[in-house]
Amino acid sequence: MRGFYIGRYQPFHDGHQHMVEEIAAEVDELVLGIGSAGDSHTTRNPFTAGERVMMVTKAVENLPVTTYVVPIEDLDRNSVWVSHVQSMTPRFEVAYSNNPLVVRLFEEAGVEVRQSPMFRRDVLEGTELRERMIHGRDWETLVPEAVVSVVEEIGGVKRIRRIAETDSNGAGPSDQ
Ligand SMILES: Nc1ncnc2c1ncn2[C@@H]1O[C@H](COP(=O)(O)OP(=O)(O)OP(=O)(O)O)[C@@H](O)[C@H]1O
Ligand SMILES: NC(=O)c1ccc[n+]([C@@H]2O[C@H](COP(=O)(O)O)[C@@H](O)[C@H]2O)c1
Repeated sequence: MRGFYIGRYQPFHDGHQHMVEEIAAEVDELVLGIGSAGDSHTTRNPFTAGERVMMVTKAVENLPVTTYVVPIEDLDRNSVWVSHVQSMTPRFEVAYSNNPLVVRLFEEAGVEVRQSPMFRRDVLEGTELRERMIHGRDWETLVPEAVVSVVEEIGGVKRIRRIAETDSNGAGPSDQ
């Protein structure tokens, strides 16, 4: 059986890693969708699809299942989103998500969905991690080591801070 798990992964953190490890115990192969693939350089989506492909690929490289990492751009039409996802990915039988819209769309399309409890959600949340990067608080211990290396390689913290500064100077929203 092949499973599918999508997220924006801005950045990929230990909550995602925990989910992926649980999913790997239930499936033979795993497809990881990089959501909102066209978005980058904004407060909510600072990293490009390619940068997130690097984070995720390196973070899961020791998993005992074959993993495919596939960027997926957003569509204006929720009603055809599942078909769009299926057109971009290896065939899968079960989708994993805690996002209510994603759950609804897959269920309506007749795809089995599995949800699991959030893991240490007080700190393991993308929004919280991006805030920590901006304000110079510890974030490195909350993501896989591979993600720390990628963020360093791409100058990710500097980028996030610049975007935040631009926003706070009133130079226009960078998250549209
Ligand atoms: N700590 C966590 N434990 C388990 N699942 C999580 C955790 N954080 C996020 N997820 C789930 O992983 C998927 C992808 O999440 P996403 O990339 O939006 O991360 P996020 O941490 O919620 O980020 P953001 O705060 O940027 O929206 C979603 O189904 C989400 O519910
Ligand atoms: N119409 C659409 O394009 C559509 C619908 C549902 C989810 N998505 C995407 O799926 C991903 C879901 O991931 P999160 O659970 O991290 O929000 C996001 O990138 C979201 O934009 C897109």
